[in-house]
Amino acid sequence: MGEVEEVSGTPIKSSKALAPTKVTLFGEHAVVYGKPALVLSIPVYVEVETERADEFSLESGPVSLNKLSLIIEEDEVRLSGEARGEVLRYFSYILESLNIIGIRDVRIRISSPLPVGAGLGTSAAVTVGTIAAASKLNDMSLTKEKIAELAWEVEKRVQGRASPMDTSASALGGALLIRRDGEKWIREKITINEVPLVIGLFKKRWTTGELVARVAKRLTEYPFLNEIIEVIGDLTMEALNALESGDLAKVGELMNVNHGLLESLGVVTKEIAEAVHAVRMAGALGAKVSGAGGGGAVVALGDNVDEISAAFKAVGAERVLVIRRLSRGVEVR
Ligand SMILES: Nc1ncnc2c1ncn2[C@@H]1O[C@H](COP(=O)(O)OP(=O)(O)OP(=O)(O)O)[C@@H](O)[C@H]1O
Ligand SMILES: C[C@@](O)(CCO)CC(=O)[O-]
Ligand SMILES: [Mg+2]
Repeated sequence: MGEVEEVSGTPIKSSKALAPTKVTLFGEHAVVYGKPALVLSIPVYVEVETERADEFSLESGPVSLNKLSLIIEEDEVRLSGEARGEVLRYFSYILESLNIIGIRDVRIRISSPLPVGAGLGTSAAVTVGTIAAASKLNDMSLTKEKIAELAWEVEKRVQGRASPMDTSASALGGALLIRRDGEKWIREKITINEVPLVIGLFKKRWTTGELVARVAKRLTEYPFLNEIIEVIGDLTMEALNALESGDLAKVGELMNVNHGLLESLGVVTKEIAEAVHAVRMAGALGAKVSGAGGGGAVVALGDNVDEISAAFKAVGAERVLVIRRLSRGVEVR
């Protein structure tokens, strides 16, 4: 009789995930209250590398993450160190989520082409990328849906309340309609023709958590403003029809209306308002803030890329991105 051989593969030493960011065409903030939103996953990737290690460590180019230490007490994971508060909060919850799936000591290295906080779902991309890379390192094959779900839990805990929009876009890719049907969230992949987009980046002055709280406060103070939330949902569905039938002029017009409503919710800064008007004057079919606001990204719809880019730069955009295609969601190597 032959020996029973135990066959085990060589453990993986390191893994890498490329997690895309997103641009919100319609419906941010209202989506937190279950209304429909339209989000595009864009091929601007946060790269997360994980490596087996004896202890936890985290490096990220643009942020100072010195002298971090990981504290695990009765399954509660905390990080202490010198990094900016919110970065620590994200990673404490990311680590808690990794701890639940049995991952502890890991070296994490992040490189991002975007500023920390950009209105383009950098928080979701960092979270999705870290969970995807670390799970691969531990030879776990999580589905993209599971990665999206774990990452959404992290966003909810950091922001106080959060929709699954950004984490779904980063994990699943493509163009998504996100909406709630009763208690159930629906993530519907939609097929759209090419939409010519130009994005201007400005400094994001508040975190998404602060902006979501600001909107919640306004809605409590003035409950009739809930109608704005309803209207954003309605215009998102109208915009979906326009997108599917290729009526870009109508899409642009609805982007402008959506921007006005976000302004009335108190999330648009003077710098962003000026940028939106500048690109409209330069011939964009429509323009609005993308993401939580408080600075961040302005998305403009239009083929006249040179004029729109010049208008963004003239009003002080730190960067201009031209988007021609969508991403296919998180990739692990
Ligand atoms: N390069 C990075 N390294 C480490 N953490 C990052 C990096 N980029 C983003 N983050 C995390 O994301 C947080 C910023 O998230 P925030 O939600 O405010 O911006 P955003 O996701 O780009 O915008 P929005 O939510 O409006 O789309 C940071 O505080 C940090 O925790
Ligand atoms: C403002 C918001 O709608 C989008 C942030 O990108 C928050 C969320 O959906 O969790
Ligand atoms: Mg975010």
